[in-house]
Amino acid sequence: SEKHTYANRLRGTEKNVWVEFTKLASEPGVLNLGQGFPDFKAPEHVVCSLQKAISSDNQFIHQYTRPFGHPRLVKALSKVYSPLLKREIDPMTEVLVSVGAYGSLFCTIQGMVNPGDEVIIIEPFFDCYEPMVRTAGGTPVFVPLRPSKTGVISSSGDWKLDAAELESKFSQKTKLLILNTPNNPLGKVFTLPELEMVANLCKKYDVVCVSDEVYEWMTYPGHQHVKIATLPGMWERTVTIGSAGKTFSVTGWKLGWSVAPEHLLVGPKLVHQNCVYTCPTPIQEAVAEGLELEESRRGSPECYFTSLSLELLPKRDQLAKVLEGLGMHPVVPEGGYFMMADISQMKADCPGDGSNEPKDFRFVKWMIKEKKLAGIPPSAFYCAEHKNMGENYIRFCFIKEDSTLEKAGEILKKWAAES
Ligand SMILES: Cc1ncc(COP(=O)(O)O)c(CNOCC(=O)O)c1O
Repeated sequence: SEKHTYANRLRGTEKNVWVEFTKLASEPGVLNLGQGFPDFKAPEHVVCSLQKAISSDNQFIHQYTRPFGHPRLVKALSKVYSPLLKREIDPMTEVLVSVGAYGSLFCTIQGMVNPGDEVIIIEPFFDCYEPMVRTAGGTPVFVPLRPSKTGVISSSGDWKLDAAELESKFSQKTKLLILNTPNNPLGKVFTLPELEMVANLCKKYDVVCVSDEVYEWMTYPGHQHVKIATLPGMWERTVTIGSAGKTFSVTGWKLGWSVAPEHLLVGPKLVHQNCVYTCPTPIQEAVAEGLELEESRRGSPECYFTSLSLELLPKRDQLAKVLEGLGMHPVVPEGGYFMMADISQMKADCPGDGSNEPKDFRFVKWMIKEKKLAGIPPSAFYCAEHKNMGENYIRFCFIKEDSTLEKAGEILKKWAAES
């Protein structure tokens, strides 16, 4: 009966690009350059840490642990982030561990947004930001990064915010601004001047910055990740979010965290204690050990915080070369492990405009079915009014085996030859 339908606050959040495209990409024989996870083994030492945690003779490893974060983990997070945030992070009051960065985002948005509050979202954005804001009763306000050049190979750094346009989105109702650097799907690493522009507006309009930094360790030569919380006057108004899944390439572990001043974690902790209460103890123990090891060897070539981006660099450059060779003008990322490519040259007789789906959705569905190659349609990372900004692109993930990327290149080359 009507009484048994789903809650009204969920209206409009029915479509989810991951639910739709992971299903399509899981069809037999499809080469998956879609969702962001590696198709190679996780780092050996991290897997060993979990095996050790599971077989530990400390029987409490299999029981509830501290609600806001397993003591060993929050201490390890404080050791890793104190130097990066240039201040002593209190593990007991300034860290909240959650179910992935998704969980951190959910607890932060649900914990801080009142009905009618506005939340500025910079496009293209990681799609969950919009439904999380809307289900909290908030009003998302979108501002796009605009490419300074198209139709040629470019860099994610060529996509910029217009200062006046950005400021025009702020109002007395603005509660949060969600920043994602390195950005998904572009791979843009926000520069210090760009972060100063964002920081100055957050201070001017008294706005809290939610800084999604899950790709913080993945920047390429010449590009430094800057934590906006380290800018003057920003620590007290920033929630910095990280992900064990992305840090250690174990996206199935679903563990994330928020690092922020105590007063900004009050709401998120209230949400957390009543929806998840605490995260898996064995996973937290393993991530703690992983962080301790990386911290102990930071700066050395074995440190995973640096070795992963060195492993990804040739993959990025090789994929960019193949795409450019086919006239798919890649947007070469400065960070992260996704690459946007221009699909306007590619011939695809995908179903006509009958369906009200954006062109890239139809294109990618056709490509998966006819070419057995999966990507993600970037219009999913834009608001309804701005879908056209994403529909001439496709997002490819390149944290994949070289053989996977080579096979993808073969499929694309063959296709381009027919186009
Ligand atoms: C910017 C951003 N924030 C948060 C998250 C979520 O992180 P976690 O997996 O730790 O919940 C992700 C994970 N994205 O993976 C899907 C994809 O883009 O292919 C992310 O990209």
